[in-house]
Amino acid sequence: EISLKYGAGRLGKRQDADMKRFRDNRLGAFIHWGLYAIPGGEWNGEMYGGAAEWLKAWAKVPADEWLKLMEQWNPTRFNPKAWAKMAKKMGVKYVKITTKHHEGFCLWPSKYTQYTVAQTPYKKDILGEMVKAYNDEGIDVHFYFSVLDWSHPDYRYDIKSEEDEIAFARFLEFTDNQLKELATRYPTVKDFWFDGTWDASIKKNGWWTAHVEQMLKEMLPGVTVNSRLRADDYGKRHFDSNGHLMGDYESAYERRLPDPVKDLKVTRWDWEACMTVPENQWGYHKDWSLSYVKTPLEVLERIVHAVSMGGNMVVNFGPQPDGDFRSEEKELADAVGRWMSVNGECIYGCDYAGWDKQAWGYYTRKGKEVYMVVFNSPYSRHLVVKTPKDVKITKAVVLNGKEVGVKETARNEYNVDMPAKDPGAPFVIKLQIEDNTNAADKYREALT
Ligand SMILES: Cc1ccc([C@@H]2N[C@@H](C)[C@@H](O)[C@H]2O)cc1
Repeated sequence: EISLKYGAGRLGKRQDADMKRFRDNRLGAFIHWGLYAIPGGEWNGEMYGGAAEWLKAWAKVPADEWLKLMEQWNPTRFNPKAWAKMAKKMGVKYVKITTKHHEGFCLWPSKYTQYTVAQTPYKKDILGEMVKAYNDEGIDVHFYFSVLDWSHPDYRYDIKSEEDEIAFARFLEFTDNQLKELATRYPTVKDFWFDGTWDASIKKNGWWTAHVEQMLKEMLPGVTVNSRLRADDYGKRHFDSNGHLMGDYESAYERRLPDPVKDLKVTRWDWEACMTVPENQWGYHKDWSLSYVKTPLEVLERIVHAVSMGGNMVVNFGPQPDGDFRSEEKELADAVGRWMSVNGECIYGCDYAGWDKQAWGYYTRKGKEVYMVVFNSPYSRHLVVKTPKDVKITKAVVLNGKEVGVKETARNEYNVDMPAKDPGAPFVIKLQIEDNTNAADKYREALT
C-alpha cells in the first residue's frame, strides 16, 4: 500500500450507533427543490428533456439571469407538516434535502451569499421548517450539498494559474463557512451527502475534502458523510489509491444498481443508492411524458434490490414551485407506504442474506430470520431455495398471511410452496432457519 495523507480515514464498516441507525433506516426519500422548479424544464418557450435542475446549463442561461428566478420564489402551498406526513406514510426513515444545488440558491438564509430564501418573496427559512417538520415525525434529516456552485464567481472547474489558485481558495473558505453554518443552525442533521465534486479543481484539493469530513465530524459527532465528497492525495475519488472506501458509505449508485450476482463485492461496505422516478428528472419537470416513468412496483423492486445487497435506497421527489407535489409522486408515496406497512420488516434493519439469488426475487436477512421477497411467480408454483451449507429451513410463513409448505428436494435445496391464493402482488415469506454453520467449525476454547 502507498502512504496517503488524505486517504480513507477508517478501514471496514463503521459499527457505531449512528452508522447502525443510518444502515437500519434503509429507505429514504430525496427532495430536490430549488429555483429550477419554477421553469420546470422549459426556457423561452422551449422544453428541454434533460434533467430539470440542469436547465440553466441546457438553455445556456447566464447565472445572473437564472438567479432572477428568486423574484418568483414563493411556494404558497408549501406545508412542511403535510410533507412530513407524506414521508411518514411512505415509510421512509430519512429525507435528504437539497440545501443548495449547483445553481447556488440556498434553502436556508445563509449569511455568506445573497442567493437565499431570505431574499425571495417567501423570506422564511424553508430548510428550518422542513428539518423541524420531519424531525417532529421521527424522520431523520440528511443534507444534500453541492460543492459546485454556478452562482459563485470564485468557483473554478480547474486550477490553471495563480489567479485560479487564489480565487478557488476563497471559494473553499466560502464553502467551509456555509457548511459550518448548516451544522450550527441545524444540529439534528444526521448526514451530509456531497455532490458536484467531480471537477479537477476538487480532485487537486483532496486535502480539503478530508478536512471537510473531519470538520463536520468534530462539529456533529456521529454524522455520516458520503464517499462522493472525497478525493485522496492523488485525486482518486470514492475509493482511495489503495482501494479503500473514503467517507462512511459508497454513493456512486445513482440511477443504477449493482448486479445481484456479479457485483457482490458491494456487500463488503456500506452503500446508498438514489433513484429518480422518470428516467432522469431530479428537480420538478413539467412534462413527464418525455421519458419512461417507473411504476410503484418498479420503484419497490429497486428498494428491495438495494437492501438485498446490503445497501440503502433513496427515492427522489421533485416538489412543484408552489410547494405541493405532483399527483404521480403522491400516488407513489401512498403505494410504497401501503406495501411497507405490511412488509416493512423485510427492509428495516435488514441486510444481505448471503444466499444465491433466485429468479423469483430477493432475499434479505435480519439475524436468524431470512425473508424471501417474491416479485416473480413461477409456473412450477414452487419457489426454489438453495441454502448455504449447514443451513436448514424449518418453517415458512407469508407476512400477514399463512404458513406455506417447505419440501427438501436435495442437499441444501428446497421447494417453498406459493401461497394457495396468489397474492397478485409482491409478497414476503419469512423463513425460520437452523444455521449450524458456526457449530460445525467452532473450535473448542483451549483449556489453559
Ligand atoms: C452528470 C450529472 C451531474 C450531476 C447530477 C446530480 N446528481 C443528482 C443526485 C442530482 O442532484 C443531479 O442534478 C446528475 C448527473
